[in-house]
This record gives sequence, C-alpha cells and structure tokens, in this order.
Amino acid sequence: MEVEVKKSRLIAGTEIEGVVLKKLTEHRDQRGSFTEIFNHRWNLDLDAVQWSLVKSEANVYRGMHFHKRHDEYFCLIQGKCELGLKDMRSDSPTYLEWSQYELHGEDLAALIFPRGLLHGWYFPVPSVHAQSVSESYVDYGKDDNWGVVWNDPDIGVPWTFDDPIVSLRAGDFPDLDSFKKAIAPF
Ligand SMILES: Cc1cn([C@H]2C[C@H](O)[C@@H](COP(=O)(O)OP(=O)(O)O[C@H]3O[C@@H](C)C(=O)[C@@H](O)[C@H]3O)O2)c(=O)[nH]c1=O
Repeated sequence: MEVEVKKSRLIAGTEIEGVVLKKLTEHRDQRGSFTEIFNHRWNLDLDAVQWSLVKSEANVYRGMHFHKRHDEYFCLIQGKCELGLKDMRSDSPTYLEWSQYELHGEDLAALIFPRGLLHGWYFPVPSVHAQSVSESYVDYGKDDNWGVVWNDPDIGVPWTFDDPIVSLRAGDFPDLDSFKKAIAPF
C-alpha cells in the first residue's frame, strides 16, 4: 500500500523567481499548538494590507487568477491543497515556467509570491486557508483581477483532478492565449 507523504513541498515544475515557500514552526503541547504564520522579521517581500480566511469544500478549485499590482501570501491551515503558479512576467528569468506545490495542514507552510504570476488552488478535501495581499480587494477587485481557465493545457501544470467546482466567474475565464493578448504589454 502506498503511504502518502504529508510534506508541504514543490512536487513538479520549476522554482519561479521570487517565490518563497516558508516552512512554519508548530509548537505543540498538551493543549494543542501555536504557530506564527507571519512575522515582519522574516523579511518576506510582502507589504500585507489585507488578511482573509477562506473555507473550501472538497473538490473546490479557486483561480486561476492574476494581478499586475499586488503580491500575495497563501497559508493552508487545515486540509490539503494543490497549488499551481505560472510566471507571466516577460522580464523574468523564469518567464512562462510553471510550478506545482502540494500543501498539507499537517506540515504548516506559507507560500509568498510576487505580482505577475498566474495562480490557482485546489482542495481535494474540506480545507481552510489564510491569504494576504499587498493591495486591498476594494482597490484591485475591479481593474486588476484577471483570470484564465484552469485546465488550458498550455498552462502546463499537471493537475491531478478533472472536474472541480469553480465559481461562476471562473467558468467564463478565457484561455491562456487570449489572456496574454489582453494583458499585453506586460
Ligand atoms: C478576493 C476577495 C473576495 N471577496 C468576496 C467577493 C465574493 O463575494 C467572495 C468570493 O470571491 P472570489 O470568488 O473572488 O474568491 P476566490 O475565487 O477565492 O478569489 C481568490 O482566488 C485566489 C486564486 C486568489 O488569487 C485570491 O486573491 C482571490 O482572488 O468574496 C472579498 O470580500 N474580499 C476579497 O479579498
């Protein structure tokens, strides 16, 4: 029988320039545990201005989304997540490379990534995550909230699922090629 390795890690693709997977330290005792999920002393490249808590049902996919202006932080608190990134910054050494991470609530970690990356996350089981951004939704939501259909093969991420629950908006997202034309020059 195959035993699942519950380690939060990069499982496929390339380490994209500017992305940090920060392993967190869970201090356990007889009461439970205590974990710092963000500390300014870690010198992360994130000027956080909004924090959000998100609960997802099993088989939910959120994304893929893209923002020109803000950096982002993602921390799975409970459950399991498959997270994909694709570098759309034409001046980046990892332009058009993709990466795929597996995150587990049992191995707490935060993923911090810069603006200019397509990103999406899938939850095979009911999950909870925290996310943060460097520009408030009220400021980016209307004009810097782009999307791409999650299963365009040109994205490259070898997702392990095929029929996720997505939002109504994500159901109408364009393919990668149309999206590239829409954001050009970038
Ligand atoms: C993102 C966001 C949504 N909302 C509201 C709007 C809506 O009623 C509800 C759900 O919003 P969405 O469908 O956009 O949620 P979701 O699809 O989970 O959006 C998120 O997806 C991932 C991939 C990201 O990149 C995040 O930055 C965020 O855009 O929550 C806020 O109030 N504040 C926020 O910051």
